[in-house]
Amino acid sequence: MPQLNMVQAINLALREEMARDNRLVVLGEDVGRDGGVFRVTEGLFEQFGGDRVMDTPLSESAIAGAAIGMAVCGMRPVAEIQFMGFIYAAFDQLVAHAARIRTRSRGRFTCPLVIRTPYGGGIKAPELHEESTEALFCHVPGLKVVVPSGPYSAKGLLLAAIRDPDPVLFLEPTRLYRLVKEEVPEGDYTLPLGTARIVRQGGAVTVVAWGSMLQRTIQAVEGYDAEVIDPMTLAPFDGETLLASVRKTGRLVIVHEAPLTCGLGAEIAATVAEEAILHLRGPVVRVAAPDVPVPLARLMDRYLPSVERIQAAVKEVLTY
Ligand SMILES: Cc1ncc(C[n+]2csc(CCOP(=O)(O)OP(=O)(O)O)c2C)c(N)n1
Repeated sequence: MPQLNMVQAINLALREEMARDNRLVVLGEDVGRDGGVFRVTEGLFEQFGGDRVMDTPLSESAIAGAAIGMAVCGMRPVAEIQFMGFIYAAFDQLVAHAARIRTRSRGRFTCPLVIRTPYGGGIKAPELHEESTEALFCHVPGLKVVVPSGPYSAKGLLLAAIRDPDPVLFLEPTRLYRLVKEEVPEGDYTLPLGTARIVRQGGAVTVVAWGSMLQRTIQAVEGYDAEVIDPMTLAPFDGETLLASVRKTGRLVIVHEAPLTCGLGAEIAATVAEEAILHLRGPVVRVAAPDVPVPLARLMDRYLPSVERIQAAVKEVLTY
């Protein structure tokens, strides 16, 4: 089984699925001859040609709008938005159209669209290149939001996202793109959307983290009796796996690199307050970025939750 990084795993998923399903097309800024800004689509243009791998104008709204039209008409578009910080120009298309085509048409039309975009901080790029605004999209009924945390999950989740009949926002943690290699099988496998993964079993505290925060969390809990959950799909969120764990451990820490206020951690904490508060030994603790715009590189280490901050939160809840 080949050892691949996340860029290679996503590329493999696209390549295999394009060969399997000729409805699949890829579009975005420089995804063709250049192979995309992070080279995720490298080689696809050469293999499948310009009718299936399309360079677009620099217009995120047009990319999303064209992809929605293709999806509604029976194609399987996978659109790349170059960085999550540029997705806001496509927000109207995703919220006002993609998310509600199924309900608007009372189920006569669906929108099997995937929007892929690099997201998250830690790559020392300027503003708008390190955003983590997943909660904006989790708030929109009709959109699914998926975040892989390594090469293996990236391939399996992307294949599931492409085959899903509804629109999926696929957030690729930029910091992980080339950081780790894992065994990634060639050929078909999918990981179900809406199902979390227990990455590490434990009995004293539940820690939820996704994307590039997962790796830091695993480092932070070393030596502690902590259960670590990787939701993999943020919307719809797998509440069952979370609640079962919290009912067992009685403690919860949520880690995300998005700002604290109205981040997904607030929703997770509210779910636990509603469904499992009597199992909690003490307050839920969130470890998140401060409520400021993503800073430039020099301050990034202070902005992103560090291993030390995550560990301090775990120690704190263990005192309850
Ligand atoms: C709205 C938006 N989308 C994407 C980007 C990322 N981006 C930066 S430079 C660039 C290519 C621009 O190409 P072109 O307009 O031909 O200018 P050139 O680089 O050739 O000067 C892209 C896509 C951006 N800065 N803003």
